[in-house]
Amino acid sequence: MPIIKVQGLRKVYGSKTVVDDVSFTVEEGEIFGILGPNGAGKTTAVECIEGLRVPEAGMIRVAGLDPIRQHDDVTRILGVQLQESELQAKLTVREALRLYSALYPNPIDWRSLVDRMGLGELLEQRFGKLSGGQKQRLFVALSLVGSPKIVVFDELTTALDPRARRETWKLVEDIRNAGTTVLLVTHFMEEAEHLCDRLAVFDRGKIVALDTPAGLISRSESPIVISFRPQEPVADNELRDLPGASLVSTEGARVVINGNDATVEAVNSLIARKRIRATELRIVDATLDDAFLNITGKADDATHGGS
Ligand SMILES: Nc1ncnc2c1ncn2[C@@H]1O[C@H](COP(=O)(O)OP(=O)(O)OP(=O)(O)O)[C@@H](O)[C@H]1O
Repeated sequence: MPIIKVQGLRKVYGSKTVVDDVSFTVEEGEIFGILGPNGAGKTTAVECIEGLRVPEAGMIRVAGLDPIRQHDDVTRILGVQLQESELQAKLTVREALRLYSALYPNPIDWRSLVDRMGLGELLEQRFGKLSGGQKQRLFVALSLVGSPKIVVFDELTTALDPRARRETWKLVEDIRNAGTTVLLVTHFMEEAEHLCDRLAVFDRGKIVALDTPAGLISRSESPIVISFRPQEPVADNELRDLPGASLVSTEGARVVINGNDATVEAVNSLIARKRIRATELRIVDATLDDAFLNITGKADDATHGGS
């Protein structure tokens, strides 16, 4: 049985439907990602799962519980790190951990989280003096104090530098390896690709794709990125007309084409036929970034009456 089940979820603000007939399930022990552009409805959907918003339609179950009618029970098994969390600046790390422990009926010993989250040196440090990465480590620890079955991280690493982001990824993996299910809302493709077992791609309130990161990339019509540096300019239309070419761009003097196997063949024959002197020819697999543009681009086309 899935640990989270969402069926036909709809949330409306005023006249705007911000979550529109969304359905998905999360299995126990998964890192499940919710990915999408700004305003796509990711946070709203997650807040419905947490029981913080009342949906207009749909059914949600968290470990079999209804987040609205059984809100207190859901709170006991769900650890939440909110998107914009703040604590009083004068509170120390130790005080924050003690305070949060007191809020739960069966907290784990917060001292066990101190080493796990690398907070040992920071116990007497005041919240206001912590760096962005240190604050996030504390928020992760606070979300785990109640010994949750599921944790929800919303934009956990947005404010972090690349090193702190990677350290936080390691924490998320450790949390899952310890048996906790993770629901992760993120903007970062690399983060989603690295961490998530499965991903739901949100766009304008709807799920436009749901798969493993590798599945999303391979389902894309352009799973290959071809790039080269021509010694003389190549006409744009010659590149755009290549079979399977979906995105063509020039980055400085480098031509970049997203396409498929047929595109690779066509690029090779174009170079030979036109005697283009091309250096630094590279053929690499597309990333989730490319797949995302492809998927959400298609949703744009559909909305605007394209193919
Ligand atoms: N309380 C509210 N009242 C009215 N509109 C809201 C409210 N909360 C969110 N919205 C609107 O609902 C839409 C979806 O917002 P939501 O925060 O769920 O998106 P998101 O995908 O999480 O975006 P982001 O990545 O920017 O956090 C946005 O247009 C937002 O302005």
